[in-house]
Amino acid sequence: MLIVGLSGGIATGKSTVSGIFEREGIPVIDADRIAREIVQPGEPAWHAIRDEFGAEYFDDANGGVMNREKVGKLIFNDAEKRRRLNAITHPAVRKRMLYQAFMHFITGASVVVLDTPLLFEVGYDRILSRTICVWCNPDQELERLMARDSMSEVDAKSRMGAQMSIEEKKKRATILLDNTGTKEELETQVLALISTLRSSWTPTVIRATLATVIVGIVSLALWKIL
Ligand SMILES: Nc1ncnc2c1ncn2[C@@H]1O[C@H](COP(=O)(O)OP(=O)(O)OP(=O)(O)O)[C@@H](O)[C@H]1O
Repeated sequence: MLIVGLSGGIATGKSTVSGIFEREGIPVIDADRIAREIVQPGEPAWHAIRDEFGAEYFDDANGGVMNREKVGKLIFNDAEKRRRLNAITHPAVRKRMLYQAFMHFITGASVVVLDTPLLFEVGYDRILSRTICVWCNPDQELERLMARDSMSEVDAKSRMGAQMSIEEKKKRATILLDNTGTKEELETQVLALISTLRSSWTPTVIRATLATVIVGIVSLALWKIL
């Protein structure tokens, strides 16, 4: 199974791209979605964060939902608390990503997309042979981020400044998707990429099927002879 990493800058179009992959029947493992799932009330990470930081970071009147904004503020300027939170959440996210990848493998997926904003920061690009960086110009990134999240220019610039530079991500990626044009232009690139990924895997699937058939025939013949 081919696992293709998908990353980019904040609001450069990762979700737009992963939506096209999903619509075309290619499973997407969404690290952001998983990061929200593992802190749902009752999950092991939810208990661990509650024990570590206290009940005041949870809305008990609302089923104990974690107050992400409050936790975000707590760790923003405190590297040690951020490290402790990451030590709880990162292994839980990795475990669920691996589980989802395994399930896609046993259900016969040939290509799976791993959508994670921290692909390069965490170093997944060292273990994945194909990595996508979806990029646009910084002024477009700022404009799209402000429009989508109704965010002030100052806040949007501060979020953009906290990430690895898009130039560095472009250098490390093996596939670039240019999102400086329209969404339709982006879609054309993604569809072309999907057909390349599928065709590059078709020969492998055929070889694997042939090998299985040959092994089956040889085993049957040996069984009859012996
Ligand atoms: N080519 C485009 N032209 C105009 N708007 C776009 C284009 N591509 C994406 N957008 C819009 O920009 C915003 C950000 O896109 P998207 O949510 O896909 O980015 P993202 O990289 O997943 O964001 P995040 O980093 O926050 O997860 C969305 O509102 C989306 O509709």
